Amino acid sequence: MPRTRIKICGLTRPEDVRAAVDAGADAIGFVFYPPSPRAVGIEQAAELVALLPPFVSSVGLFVNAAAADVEAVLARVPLQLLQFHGDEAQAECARFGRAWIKAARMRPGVDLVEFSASYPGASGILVDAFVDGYGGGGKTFDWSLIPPGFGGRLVLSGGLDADNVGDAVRRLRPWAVDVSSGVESEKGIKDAAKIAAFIAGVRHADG
Ligand SMILES: O=C(O)c1ccccc1NCC(=O)[C@H](O)[C@H](O)COP(=O)(O)O
Repeated sequence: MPRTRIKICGLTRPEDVRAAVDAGADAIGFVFYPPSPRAVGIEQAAELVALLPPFVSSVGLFVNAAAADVEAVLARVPLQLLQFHGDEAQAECARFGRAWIKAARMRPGVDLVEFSASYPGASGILVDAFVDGYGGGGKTFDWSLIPPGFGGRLVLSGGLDADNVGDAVRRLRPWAVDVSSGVESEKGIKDAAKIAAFIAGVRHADG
């Protein structure tokens, strides 16, 4: 059983990047969605990504962004993975020639198998709670909406924290987990102790 990968999302400060890397995060997410309180600018993101050591992935998060805006980020920020968190179709996600994951905003009636089949080029499907503002809401969703034996590379997200992530990993055995609010002291400001506790919870559940 491979260990559960861990993405910490919505980082805005060098000290938070260092804390997440030191705690053992596998991926660091940067939000390029201006309405988010966690949004970063291009130069800011370039400086933060430059802090990442080998084998810690940089993830850029977009919500219904114009292709030119994504290209402008890619021209300056070395992103290893793109995360599309809006209503983007497969072709809009695949056009940049980078690995990408697609977010599914979960609520009753969402057929995850059907959703996943419409994104055949995705490296993974990130399942998140359906919240206003697309994401980063700090809310869990009904995990039973995830079909048993879902074959895609599942990234579990939405309201995770050190208290519930162990149960989530043991119950769903996702490829990865993703967290933002659950490791913050305030939106966009991460808490090193909460990051460490979250990662410890994942490690304990992995056994
Ligand atoms: O983080 C944001 O502010 C955000 C804004 C708009 C779209 C997506 C956003 N975040 C995407 C993520 O991958 C978050 O980590 C995910 O939604 C989980 O957030 P949380 O429930 O706060 O852990």
